[in-house]
Amino acid sequence: MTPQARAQAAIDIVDGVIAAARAGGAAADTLIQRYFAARRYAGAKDRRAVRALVYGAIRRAGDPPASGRAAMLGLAEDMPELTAWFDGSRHAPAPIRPDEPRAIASEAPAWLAGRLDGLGLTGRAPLDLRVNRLKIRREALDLPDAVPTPFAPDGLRLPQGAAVERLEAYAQGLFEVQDEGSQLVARACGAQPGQAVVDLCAGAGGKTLALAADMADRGRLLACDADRARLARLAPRAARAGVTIAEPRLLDAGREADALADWREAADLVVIDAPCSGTGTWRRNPEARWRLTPDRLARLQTVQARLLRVGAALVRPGGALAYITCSLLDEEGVAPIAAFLEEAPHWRVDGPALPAGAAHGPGWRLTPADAGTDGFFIARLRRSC
Ligand SMILES: C[S@@+](CC[C@H](N)C(=O)[O-])C[C@H]1O[C@@H](n2cnc3c(N)ncnc32)[C@H](O)[C@@H]1O
Repeated sequence: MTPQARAQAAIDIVDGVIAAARAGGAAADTLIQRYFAARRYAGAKDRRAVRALVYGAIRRAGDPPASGRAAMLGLAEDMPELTAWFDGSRHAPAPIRPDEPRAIASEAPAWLAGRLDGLGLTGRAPLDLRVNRLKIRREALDLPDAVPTPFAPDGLRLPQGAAVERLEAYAQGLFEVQDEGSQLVARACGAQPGQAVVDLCAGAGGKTLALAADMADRGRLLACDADRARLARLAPRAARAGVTIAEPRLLDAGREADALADWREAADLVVIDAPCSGTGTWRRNPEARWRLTPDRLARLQTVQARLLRVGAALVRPGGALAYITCSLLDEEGVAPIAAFLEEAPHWRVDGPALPAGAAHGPGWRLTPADAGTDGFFIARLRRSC
């Protein structure tokens, strides 16, 4: 493909990404794959170049641009060589007209203007692994180009794009792909060997497996989620990691307490890695900024408040609750915890202090800017005896 044809391809794909963001359709990665599946003539270099243009344009715009062309013209302000490719030649974008709309550069959508600036959410995220302490020590795992992460004791950082899931060490369960921030918040929950622990929003088990390693695979670890497909991915991951204590349980959203009646006041620790806007992961998933709306945020807050109540009812007297979100919006972190504490006099804030980031309201916050990790908020609460 010529550079001009690559620019036109990126325009077409970004048009699709904008439409999908509006309609709740497929993710940009999927759209890129589909585009090239129908164009087998494109080589690996073309795919890489088009992908870089698509993500460059998405990363630059906090709001969905008017069109793929406006997105690419916006990107051309940072990449002047792009302008020359709008030359109207065969497969090229049409020449640029004066007064054409260009996407405006911004870190966040206009309705969140100023709220998330300067937190480092538009950079590129590193590729981090968590070495599986149940099987090997970090020092003993020899992976090409890996360096220890600065804060998480089991973390390794690799060059972006390394195909780690093809390594034999992955098949042997010696590591999991997990952002350093996710490793740090999982550790800050304070799970101990032999405890009874509930991971209320386990998803595919990223933090469940980290909790199991902290528990030395001893005790009980109930892994719940309301999404059947996600939760189904836990069992093969646990088997690979040598985790035997994780017990999956599917919940019915809105009726979580019914399915958890046997765990009422029985857990030493409940972890709520709550569904959230994911603003802290925008580096990995920049198009998520185009999908978040005030309505969606309000719906998430309702679920977060309910899950806090559901989770708290499972904690034994003297036990702990860890509330985590990968959002940097206070209405998803500080606010639900403050509201919960106001209604629940028998609970108090109980740390944690992490080796990176900073105290934030009743909890702790990691941001890409201050910790180099994804953005997270964590609060740990303790129930009185
Ligand atoms: C932030 S993700 C969890 C990520 C996971 N803990 C990890 O470390 O990979 C939030 C999860 O909450 C789940 N969820 C949403 N509503 C729920 C509900 N009512 N009860 C339990 N889980 C729910 C979602 O399916 C999603 O997997």
